[in-house]
Amino acid sequence: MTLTLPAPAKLNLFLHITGQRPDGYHCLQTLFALLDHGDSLTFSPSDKLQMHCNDPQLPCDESNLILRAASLLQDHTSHQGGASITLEKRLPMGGGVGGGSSDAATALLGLNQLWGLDLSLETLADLGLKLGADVPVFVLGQSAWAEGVGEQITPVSLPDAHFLVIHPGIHVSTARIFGDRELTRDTPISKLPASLEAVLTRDFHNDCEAVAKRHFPEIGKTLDWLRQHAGNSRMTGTGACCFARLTGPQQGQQLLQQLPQHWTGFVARSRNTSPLHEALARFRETQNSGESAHIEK
Ligand SMILES: C[C@](O)(CO)[C@H](O)COP(=O)(O)OP(=O)(O)OC[C@H]1O[C@@H](n2ccc(N)nc2=O)[C@H](O)[C@@H]1O
Ligand SMILES: Nc1ncnc2c1ncn2[C@@H]1O[C@H](COP(=O)(O)OP(=O)(O)OP(=O)(O)O)[C@@H](O)[C@H]1O
Repeated sequence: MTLTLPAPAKLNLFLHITGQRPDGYHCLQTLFALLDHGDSLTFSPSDKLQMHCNDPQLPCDESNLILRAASLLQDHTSHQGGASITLEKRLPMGGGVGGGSSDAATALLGLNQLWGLDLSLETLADLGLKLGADVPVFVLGQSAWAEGVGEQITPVSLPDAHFLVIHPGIHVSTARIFGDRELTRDTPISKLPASLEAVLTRDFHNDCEAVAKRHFPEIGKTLDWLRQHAGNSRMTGTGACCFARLTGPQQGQQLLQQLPQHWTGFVARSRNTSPLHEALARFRETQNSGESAHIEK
């Protein structure tokens, strides 16, 4: 039996740094939009725990967040069985779209299903937080407003929107941006914005943008290009990806054709409910009705 599940990308529609804790972690406010574009993971039973990936740049050893998620689950439950996991990598790494965190969340939910563990989403989110600040939002599976160091999550309902996301071919280390002395850490606490239009105005911004642009001038060029071609632009997470809201998917496809060399991009739609949760719900429905749409025996 095999189970294939998506690992969607996220955008930080804005990212305010409001302080820093004594342990060095940053207090932030951010609005996460989950997208309908991402990686996918295929799970099948195996005696051993092992993974494969279509991207030779990504190590498939115990440093991979997928295998770290699997080990955490085994330790938490004393589950003895293994699994064979195949990752179809589409999201740029170190891109600020949360690819590694989303892969880890999909591994937690997929193995919970494959191994029949029946752990709650809250338990899986707590386990996920040990792997990274962005993992819980992917586990909980809803676009959300997040505070604290990213772990205080309130689901939100965002209007349907399309975005062009551009990766300028740079790998940004999150720790390097958060560790920069010039990072602005005193943005006043905001209330949840009233509308998506309000989020994309000057009142909301990404505090990491100025530092990331200084380290990587190509990010500034990407923001300028998007501003010229789509009218607004912002960086997601600690970069390197930048995005703009589109009038519709056709505008995005036209802009993708004009992208400068060495840049890649994708067009995606925001989703209030994660495609991961939708796929799992469909899988469970087919299981209950005895069909095998997502299970290949
Ligand atoms: C920038 C965001 O992507 C916004 O969603 C996240 O806050 C980062 O989430 P992430 O990639 O899962 O990051 P983690 O793997 O937890 O942390 C990487 C490093 O970023 C720094 N870090 C991260 C989150 C946070 N609130 N404050 C921090 O200072 C820490 O130095 C940490 O060692
Ligand atoms: N399955 C995985 N996919 C991607 N990166 C992984 C994975 N496992 C471990 N990593 C490591 O994590 C690093 C950051 O990956 P990721 O693509 O999640 O960055 P990001 O998009 O900037 O994340 P965020 O937005 O959460 O800061 C990679 O450079 C890689 O070394």
